[in-house]
Amino acid sequence: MANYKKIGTLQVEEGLYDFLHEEVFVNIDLHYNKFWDDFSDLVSELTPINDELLKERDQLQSAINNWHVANPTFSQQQYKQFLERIGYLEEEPEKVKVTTDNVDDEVTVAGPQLVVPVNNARYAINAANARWGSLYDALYGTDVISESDGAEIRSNYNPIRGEKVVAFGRSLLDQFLPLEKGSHHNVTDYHIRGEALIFTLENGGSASLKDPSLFRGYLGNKENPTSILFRHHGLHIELVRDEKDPIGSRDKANVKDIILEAALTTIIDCEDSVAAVDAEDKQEVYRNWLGLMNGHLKASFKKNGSTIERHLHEDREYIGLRNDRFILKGRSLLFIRNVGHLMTTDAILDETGKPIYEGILDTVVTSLIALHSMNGKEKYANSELGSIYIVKPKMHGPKEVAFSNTLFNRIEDILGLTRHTIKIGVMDEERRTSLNLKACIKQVKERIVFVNTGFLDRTGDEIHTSMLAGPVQRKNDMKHTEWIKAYESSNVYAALSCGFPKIAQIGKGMWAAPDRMKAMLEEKVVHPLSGATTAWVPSPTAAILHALHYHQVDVSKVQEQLLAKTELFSYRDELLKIPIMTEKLLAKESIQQELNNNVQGILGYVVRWVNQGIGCSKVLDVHNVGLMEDRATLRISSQHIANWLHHGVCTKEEVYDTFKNMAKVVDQQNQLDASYEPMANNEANSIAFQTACKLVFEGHKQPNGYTEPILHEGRKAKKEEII
Ligand SMILES: CC(=O)SCCNC(=O)CCNC(=O)[C@H](O)C(C)(C)COP(=O)(O)OP(=O)(O)OC[C@H]1O[C@@H](n2cnc3c(N)ncnc32)[C@H](O)[C@@H]1OP(=O)(O)O
Ligand SMILES: O=CC(=O)O
Ligand SMILES: [Mg+2]
Repeated sequence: MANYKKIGTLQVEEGLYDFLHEEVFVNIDLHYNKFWDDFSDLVSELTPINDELLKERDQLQSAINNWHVANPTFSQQQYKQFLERIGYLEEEPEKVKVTTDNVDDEVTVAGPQLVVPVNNARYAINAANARWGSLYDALYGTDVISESDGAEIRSNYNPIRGEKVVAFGRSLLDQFLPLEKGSHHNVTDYHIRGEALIFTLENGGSASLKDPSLFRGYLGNKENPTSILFRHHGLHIELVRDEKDPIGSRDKANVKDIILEAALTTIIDCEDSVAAVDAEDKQEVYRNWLGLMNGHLKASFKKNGSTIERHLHEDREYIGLRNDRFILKGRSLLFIRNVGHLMTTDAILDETGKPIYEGILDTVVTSLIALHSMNGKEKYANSELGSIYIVKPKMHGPKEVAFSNTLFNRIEDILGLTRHTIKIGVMDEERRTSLNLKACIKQVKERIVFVNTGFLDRTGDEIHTSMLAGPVQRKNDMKHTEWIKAYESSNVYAALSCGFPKIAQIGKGMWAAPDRMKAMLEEKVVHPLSGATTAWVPSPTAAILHALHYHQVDVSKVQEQLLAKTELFSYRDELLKIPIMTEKLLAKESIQQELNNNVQGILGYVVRWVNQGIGCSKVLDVHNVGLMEDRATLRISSQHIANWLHHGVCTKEEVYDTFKNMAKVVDQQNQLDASYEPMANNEANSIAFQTACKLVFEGHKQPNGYTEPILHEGRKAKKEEII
């Protein structure tokens, strides 16, 4: 049982209260008595509005369910008219122009966006530091470089693989930083003459850059620079030279690495990659965010036999072309993703003794903590321009976005911040938001800094919303359906038509296969090609490799072309095409294969969530490919089976048997984890197993198909069992 401190009309869990008073209300210009009074008022005022918004979600969903039952013969036109009638489809505003100011450069330059669970300090610091990363390491350690012809990854350095890496790197330099004659493959030395960089070539000749303005600075001396800095498409590339280094000494120009500016922005996640179910967990979440904001976060861990102390990287200093010194930020610009409007938390109880909305708590506390990066007393400032960046997920339609805007306004008043200091990233990941996107943007046009296609949640919502329309397509076929193509395009078009270029990011979704980097390099270029200025990656290595796409594609040019041909037309009709299975009957084996795949993912993810409190995992699929699983991918898998069950594509017994069979597989996959508790043969007592089943068997009843309520219940029960 949690213990609470009464303060005003609120009751605050003691640990959280002490954390706020001892660690947060220090070094900031805010009196806590007034803060608590204001916070109590905020909760009283906004709770009923939040309640109403959730009620409206449920009402719309039941109206849609009833309509499908009453209209078994589907007419697209009637469906659309019905959605307009119930207010699900709102009138599209004519003209919306975003006017957000004090937006940091990292937001306006096109580049990768990394996401990391906030409660993993080791990863979170790594993510903040992933602004810069080694291209050679990213190539050497991944499948981008093939292991053929003696180039396999070994326990010690493989020089054949190393040569392939260097050759790959030099070919990239030829693409991004071409010489007026010759190739980077033949460069043996570098000198600086005046403001120009001169490349010595193998044949004894010399060359300069085709576009000399790309050369920006150096380190060392002009005759023998140890670092050479370029900027291309707004992103930096640094050649690092060292004749004594094992790699540098082998290289004909003593280049030991190519460092790329990679994760310009990082989303520190309190939401779908995190399992935080009570005040104790929320404290950990907020403490790490505090450490990132005041710059003091540290992590100590053992790796390859040695102890590593990880902390935030310093800024980087270079010599400019006129011998001036300049600094580049050493860390990514951090956004914080709060939870959505759905869940409540008993970390704080309101005047009636009820848990308050977690989304409200997150916005209040994460903004409060961000003051530590703005007080001028710490070594690092997250935003050079004094902005706070919050990502708000899972909002359904303009009214919910307007509610977030009200919440942000109220918090700015409580914290004494200028209006619109708190920026918002709007996840376009619920169907009602995609369909009314311009109206959503309008609600936050003075503070919006991104829209992002969270296609994973969006797929879950697609399935849940049309649960009664019929059996949906197989999960992997969903990627090729009409609605999803329309969704990806309409998101870019809506943002462009609202004036996003040079003000706000147009973002694309996660690459959810962290080990398939070759495939990512081949495929994820579609994001900048579509006019998006950023896209999510799961790891620093992926950020480095995805950065290459922003060198390949000049996104600002793509956006200009798209804008020139707009007539920005409406995609609503395509967006409303429900992804119903086209086959009349699927073969038994195909159904079983689909169930195996989904159930394996569900169990593999849920068992760590419930038993270990891990909110994001790499889980093997049926083809043994490690996939990033989080709550959004869980929403898809659980809703998918719930849908097939509802329409009799499979039976409850078949699904339950699949759960039992897959439990054995997942146990096997985790056998090296000493803290793992097997599920097979213990199904009835395994809270994890029961939670996973419940997500499916009670899936159609879950609010918008969300997994949070059942996951939280399971994790809380497990925590009690452990105590
Ligand atoms: C739909 C959505 O909402 S998507 C958003 C939510 N998803 C995410 O946030 C994904 C974040 N990514 C992750 O959590 C992880 O990459 C996983 C779980 C997918 C894979 O994790 P692992 O199996 O541990 O990765 P792997 O063993 O390949 O690599 C581990 C190394 O990479 C680093 N790493 C991996 N992911 C990240 C990350 N997101 N940020 C920073 N560092 C990371 C780790 O710090 C570790 O390096 P270290 O040993 O020097 O500390
Ligand atoms: O949050 C991202 C998503 O795809 O969902
Ligand atoms: Mg999401």
